[in-house]
Amino acid sequence: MSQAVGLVGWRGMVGSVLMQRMRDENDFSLFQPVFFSTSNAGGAAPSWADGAGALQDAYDIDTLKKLPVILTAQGGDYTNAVYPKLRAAGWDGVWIDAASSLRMADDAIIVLDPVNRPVIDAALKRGVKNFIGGNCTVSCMLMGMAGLFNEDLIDWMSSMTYQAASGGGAQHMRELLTQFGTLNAAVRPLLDDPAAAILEIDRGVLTAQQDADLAREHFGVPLGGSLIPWIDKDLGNGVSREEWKAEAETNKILGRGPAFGTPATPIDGLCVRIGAMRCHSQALTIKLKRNVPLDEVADILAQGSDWAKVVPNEREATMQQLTPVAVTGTMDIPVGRLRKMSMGDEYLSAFTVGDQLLWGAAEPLRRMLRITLGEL
Ligand SMILES: NC(=O)C1=CN([C@@H]2O[C@H](COP(=O)(O)OP(=O)(O)OC[C@H]3O[C@@H](n4cnc5c(N)ncnc54)[C@H](OP(=O)(O)O)[C@@H]3O)[C@@H](O)[C@H]2O)C=CC1
Ligand SMILES: N[C@@H](CC(=O)OP(=O)(O)O)C(=O)O
Repeated sequence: MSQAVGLVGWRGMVGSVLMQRMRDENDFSLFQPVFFSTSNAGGAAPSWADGAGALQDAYDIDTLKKLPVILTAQGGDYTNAVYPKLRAAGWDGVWIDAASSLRMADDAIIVLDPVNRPVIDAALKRGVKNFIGGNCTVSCMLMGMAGLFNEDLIDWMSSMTYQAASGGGAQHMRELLTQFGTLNAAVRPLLDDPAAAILEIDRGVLTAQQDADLAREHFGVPLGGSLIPWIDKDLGNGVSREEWKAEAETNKILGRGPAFGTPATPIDGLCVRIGAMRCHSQALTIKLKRNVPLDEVADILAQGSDWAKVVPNEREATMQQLTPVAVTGTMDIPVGRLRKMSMGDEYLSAFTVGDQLLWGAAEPLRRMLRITLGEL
């Protein structure tokens, strides 16, 4: 009889992508799923899960306690409410989580096994039980840049992000599309008239964007036809929490920094929300530790992970392969715009794109579950 695994948050946006990947990879043949719900205990398990019992109450500590492994994509509020009670009740199982709540805890590992498998294996050996998925921007960046980090070639890095609406959640994606629809409708007759003046169309769009009735409950401001150069909380020192994660999480994932007795790699930049659907993109400025020829950089990146794909730094290849539309729904992490910058031979530019619901959220958790079950 295979091990039981509790699944919480399986019907949310991250959870749905996770369930699909697990079905695609036949992961459900490896364990007995027990599905939980915060809203519908006693309801039916998903129709595709043959033989799974009724939904269990995701707040019932006694039921959760019986499971050797729990995987949750329910969110940080759920983790904060349930996880401490579960441990306080003596639960000694493995907790695999998409939320950021426990990421920086001393007894938690941030999982991205194609990049930090040795860190994960060492943690499992010493009995660590908490394995948390990384921030989507950080995970997607590392999946692309793993080669240069592995070769210890990065002196410092600046990352300027272009983050999709999905990072905020399903409601944010809907709001973005609603905004686009409203803007289009506002100028539709003018768009249909080839003789209409473009500045009149532009004025019409701005009027609709500035209209207090434009849907903005989730983003707070218009995103359609605009951008928002702030993501997550204000840390009060000019840095957004999303920006802070870049250096903090990257170094923790790689097992670097004072906590590991090594210097941390400085990483900083600005995080910007744009009107893409579910792929995060980032423009990177990298100060290399030495002058590495560009063809060597490309080889190192291509070998860094099975999913990193180097895109030639040419117009057509870039336009076809290095965009959110090209990458959405795929496991590929293309890396392109590789060139030396005018500041000197040790300064490298790069641009990378990743599906923030796949490598940015679901995939590292799915793989950690397999590692826990001894199947990866
Ligand atoms: N969005 C992202 O890009 C990323 C998110 N994460 C983490 O994952 C967590 C979950 O995020 P996300 O998946 O976007 O959250 P969702 O809001 O899509 O889902 C969270 C929960 O909401 C409940 N829910 C209520 N109404 C619905 C509905 N109509 N459809 C589906 N679920 C519903 C479900 O719980 P129930 O079945 O119990 O009612 C579900 O598990 C985040 O809080 C974050 O911590 C991590 C990385 C990236
Ligand atoms: N903050 C990310 C999404 C996310 O959920 O991040 P985290 O898992 O670090 O809270 C974004 O908005 O794009």
